[in-house]
Amino acid sequence: MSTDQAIDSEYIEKHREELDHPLLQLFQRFGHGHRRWFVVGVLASIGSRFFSLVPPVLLGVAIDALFNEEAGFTLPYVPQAWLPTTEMGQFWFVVGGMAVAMIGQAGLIFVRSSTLNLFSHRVKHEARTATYQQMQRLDMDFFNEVQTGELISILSNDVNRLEQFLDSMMGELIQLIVLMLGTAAFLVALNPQLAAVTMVVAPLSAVFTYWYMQLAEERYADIRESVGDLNSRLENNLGGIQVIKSSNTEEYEDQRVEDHSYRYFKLDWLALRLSFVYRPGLRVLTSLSFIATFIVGGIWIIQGPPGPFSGELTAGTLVTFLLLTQRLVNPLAQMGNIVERYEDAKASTKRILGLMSLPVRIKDEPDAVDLERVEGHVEYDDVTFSYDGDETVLNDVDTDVEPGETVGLVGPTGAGKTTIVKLLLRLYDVNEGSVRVDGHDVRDVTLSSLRGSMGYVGQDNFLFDGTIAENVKYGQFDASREEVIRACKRAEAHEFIENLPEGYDTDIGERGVKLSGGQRQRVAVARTILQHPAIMIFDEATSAVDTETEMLIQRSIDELAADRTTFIIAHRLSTVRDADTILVIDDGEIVERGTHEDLLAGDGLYANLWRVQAGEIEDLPEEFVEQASERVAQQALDAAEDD
Ligand SMILES: Nc1ncnc2c1ncn2[C@@H]1O[C@H](COP(=O)(O)OP(=O)(O)OP(=O)(O)O)[C@@H](O)[C@H]1O
Repeated sequence: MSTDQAIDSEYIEKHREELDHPLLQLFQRFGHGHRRWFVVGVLASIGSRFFSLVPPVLLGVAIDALFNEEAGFTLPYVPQAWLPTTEMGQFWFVVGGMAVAMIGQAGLIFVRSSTLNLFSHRVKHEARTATYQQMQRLDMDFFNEVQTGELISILSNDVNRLEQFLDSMMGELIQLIVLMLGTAAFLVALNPQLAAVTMVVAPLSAVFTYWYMQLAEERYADIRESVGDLNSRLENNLGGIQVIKSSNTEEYEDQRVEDHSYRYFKLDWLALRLSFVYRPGLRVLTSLSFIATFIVGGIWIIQGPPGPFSGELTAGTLVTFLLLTQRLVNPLAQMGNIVERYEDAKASTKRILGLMSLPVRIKDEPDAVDLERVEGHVEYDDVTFSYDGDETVLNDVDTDVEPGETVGLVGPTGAGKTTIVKLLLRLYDVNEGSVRVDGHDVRDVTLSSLRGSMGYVGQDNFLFDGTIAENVKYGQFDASREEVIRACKRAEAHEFIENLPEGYDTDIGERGVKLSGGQRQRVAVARTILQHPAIMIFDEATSAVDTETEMLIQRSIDELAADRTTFIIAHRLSTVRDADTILVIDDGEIVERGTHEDLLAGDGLYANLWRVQAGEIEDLPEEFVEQASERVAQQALDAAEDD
């Protein structure tokens, strides 16, 4: 599949469907280093099953040779010279043989369980961590497309499904295969003709199982997808609980969750119904095998060999046959369960591997160099960009920012201001042109050195569950308490932190919910200060706070901007008034540039925006008002389309 194609839901789905032999790929990828445990487990399985077959065979021989005295004392695959010749010797040989087989079986079951479980737990652990690591590196396109709930569903539900299969079912599957092959070998050695009768149902069972697997595969893929959808819905609703309450939409959301849950129930039920046919069907087939063996064997003993059969059949051999056949019935009926879990695990593995093998486009080039001692010279050279390959979001953006310069980015909403800085952070790659830092194209330097040289403070900054100090230190884990305090003082955050019950050690709750928006913002600024970035980016950093807090944050921004390259995106033009250069962006293009005074004198878009904010609405030209209302109408349309 082409790696230039946009990573949208369709691409991800197709990519997933094209995966061949997912479980085999999974083992090759994650099981390789632990193969020895797998091999020991399989050998122990074979051994334990072999031992389990010994008692019925010995019992049959004892009935014929010792109790009925109908046949000689012989054992399949054992040289006659090794067997005792006296009756009591043979009796104790049978007793001893059964005891050894039973103890041996117990020991090997222990070895089998420990090794196969060790193998499966290691595979599961590696699959989970590797999936997370890959997920973290995927391009932003992917996160725009896939919902968080869906990703959590892969990391937890799908990995757990895999665990269920690996833990129990894989061991049982191996045992079942060993049991069937071992039993078949014994039966053929005892009486090949009767063995043919017993095993005539094997091909029928295989066809029946194949039919089931074909139908089940699709159903399990749908089930796993519906679990992902349900999780996304739940995650969305929990995240938006405040909006749901304040919009009074509980009933609407009840219904949406119920719909998703019902879809999951229906798909699950469809798959179950199929297994309700398969499981008893398999049991009927294996019971038929038992009955056929009993009828043919019974007639053979009472009236001599029926129809095409020839030779002798003793009661002991028939008992062994029936015991071994009976032993196959339960495990074979269990096959239904195994196949079900297998299909389920296959669907989960496809989702895990589908994600693992998605291409990562934003990554270090093989010859990427580290950006060192960054001065902060930033150039946009005729940059054109679109998110999904369709609509151009930035068109011919061209600017040169000297080290230490402060640049304000202003313009109507949706004009492309944030996109400009996203390209600098290389969250996306340009379609045309280039973005350079200190003369290096951002695509030619390592991502860690590029992003490490920049500090980003957005409108709503994510804080992690933990203390204030931990949050400020995030990314600079070795910083001392003094450094943390110094950064907080510069971010105008020290005073409010000191007033909290436990100061810097106050727990701020999930996403920092125990702090106000302005407080969270100042903690985020402190975190960025501690990183000593050469380039700072403030993206609407003061838009969500009151005027007093804005003034405080503004003071810290001004101080930080004094000795480094700084980009400030702002709707409130007073925030960028003192910037060295202001770039006015409209519809993806730089339409004006200059200082505040230059732009006012130019009497263009900036001057009109300034008048709006100064409340001089009557002085606005008619053309500007018309464009503004068109933009607002377009936004409403876009929002409606998104819904
Ligand atoms: N991840 C995305 N995928 C697709 N389109 C996007 C994405 N992010 C933004 N856009 C679109 O790109 C355009 C520019 O968005 P951008 O966020 O850069 O504007 P902005 O000037 O920063 O707006 P605002 O002032 O409202 O923050 C908008 O039309 C927006 O809908």
